[in-house]
Amino acid sequence: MGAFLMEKDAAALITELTGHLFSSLDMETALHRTFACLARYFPLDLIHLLTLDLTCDTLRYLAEATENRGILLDEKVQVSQRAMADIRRRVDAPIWRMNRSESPLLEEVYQRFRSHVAGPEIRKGNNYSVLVLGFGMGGELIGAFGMVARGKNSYSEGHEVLLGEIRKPLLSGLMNLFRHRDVVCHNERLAVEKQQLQDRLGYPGGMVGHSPALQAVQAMIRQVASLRVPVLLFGETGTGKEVAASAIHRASGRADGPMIRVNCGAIAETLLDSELFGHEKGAFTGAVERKRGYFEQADGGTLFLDEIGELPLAAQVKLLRVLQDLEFFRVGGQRPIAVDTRVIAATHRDLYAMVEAGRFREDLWFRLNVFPIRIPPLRERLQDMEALALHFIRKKSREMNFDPPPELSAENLKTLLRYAWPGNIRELENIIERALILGRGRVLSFSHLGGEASKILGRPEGEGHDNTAHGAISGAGKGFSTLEEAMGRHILSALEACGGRIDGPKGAARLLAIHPSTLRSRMKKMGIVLEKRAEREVPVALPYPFCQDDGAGC
Ligand SMILES: Nc1ncnc2c1ncn2[C@@H]1O[C@H](COP(=O)(O)OP(=O)(O)OP(=O)(O)O)[C@@H](O)[C@H]1O
Repeated sequence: MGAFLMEKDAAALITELTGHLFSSLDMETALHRTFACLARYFPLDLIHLLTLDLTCDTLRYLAEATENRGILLDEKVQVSQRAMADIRRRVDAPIWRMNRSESPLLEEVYQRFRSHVAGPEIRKGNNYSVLVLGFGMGGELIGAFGMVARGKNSYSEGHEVLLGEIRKPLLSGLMNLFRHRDVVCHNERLAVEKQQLQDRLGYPGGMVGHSPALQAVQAMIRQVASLRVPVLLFGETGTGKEVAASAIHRASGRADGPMIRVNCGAIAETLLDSELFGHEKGAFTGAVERKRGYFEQADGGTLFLDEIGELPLAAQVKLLRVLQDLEFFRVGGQRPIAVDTRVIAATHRDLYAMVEAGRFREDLWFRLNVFPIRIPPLRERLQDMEALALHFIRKKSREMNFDPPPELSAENLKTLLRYAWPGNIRELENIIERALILGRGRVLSFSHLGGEASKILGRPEGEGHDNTAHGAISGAGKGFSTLEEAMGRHILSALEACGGRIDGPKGAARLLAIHPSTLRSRMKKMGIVLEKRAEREVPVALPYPFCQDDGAGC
């Protein structure tokens, strides 16, 4: 290439190149246009852009382009220390022209380069020439722009000089693309952090879902949030009563105050008074110090009394008094304590039936029932299924470091929609976590639910959703399962819903209304075992054919 031609070429190319490089902020689009421009001056099959992290021997392939298209890769690749040392040595000579086969470094870099547009031959074939422009900052090489062409010695000294001529405008265009990409990545990171914070704080934007049933709940929450009246949340286990209580607290003027959660079923009866109302020093043996009870701890905030139906009758009397007088005595105390505590109670039981059976005080029920909110079961708000499933897939994948999270396929969603969800949203959360573990965060399979779901809901695939639990048992005909099989499935669902817990107020035995030892012996008989995975028990190993293993495990 003669000197005159080169000068003319360089001037024309610079004008053209800057137009193309700055024509789009999308790296892939700008690179594709740049390819078209460079291809008129250089032999060219591929251009690519990569950055280097010399501290951890990593290359990041950012983007590539051929004559057909440009593509954003953003793939991290580890290379050998030897290759990195070689790269380091080249800081002073930023343009390299060579045949790929002549350099073990290039061999390694291109072998690891999974080109998406140029095809696999770029990885294997060594009959290629490359012309690379390295760029640095503060004496460190931080990246490289590479041109690749088929055949040996495709690039001449003239090409090398021409690349040197356009170096400055090329680099300023590339830096522009880098900066834009940085801003985009930064925004993405912020969005993820925001989501994580929201998850940790408990959905400040509201509860996940947009079904009419959930919207009605949210409307009631907004109506009552700012008032001090007690709220009674009722609904099946796992429907989100605690989530609703947090939403009320956050939407109230007490959001900056504490929210104290008490599981009324988990406190020993003898300790209830002291736990709720506190005690004075010396009030009883072991009361070595004065202690503030939950009512006091929640002063200026909210006291969430979960499982209120489990509160013994004696404690119910005292609770009623606090709700009426807004003051109480510590155990062993002489003076009344006044607090500004808002009470939200929750139950999965039919409290009125308990009143009729004499197990819950009617006067307390009236007091709590001033503003009841029913949290609907999941099967009554199937419109929320997709949003909830995606929410849990993202949340659990983050917790388990599955990046990117697997997709929720249309088939997955169909299976989830056909299941009856006795354990509601908690069960959905557990089942998604389990599917992620079994699929190692790559694929999701709910096939074991599929077998169950179609039988439980008793309708062929493709028919509309039956939104009642009772409708669930109606259909049958062919493939009717035995009572033993149905029991096995039911036990499994209960265990799933309770995260593998058997005992206690949140255990499967309580859910199924049987003694824990009876549940254990049934499980043993049916071959259902619990395995410890990711710090929790997961029910596995079903004895029946309904456990269809699709390769992802059962
Ligand atoms: N609308 C929602 N959006 C996101 N997650 C939810 C929602 N509702 C419930 N969850 C999740 O489902 C699980 C069960 O919710 P929660 O503990 O509030 O249910 P509950 O009705 O209080 O259950 P229980 O009666 O057993 O105490 C929790 O992990 C919660 O975060």
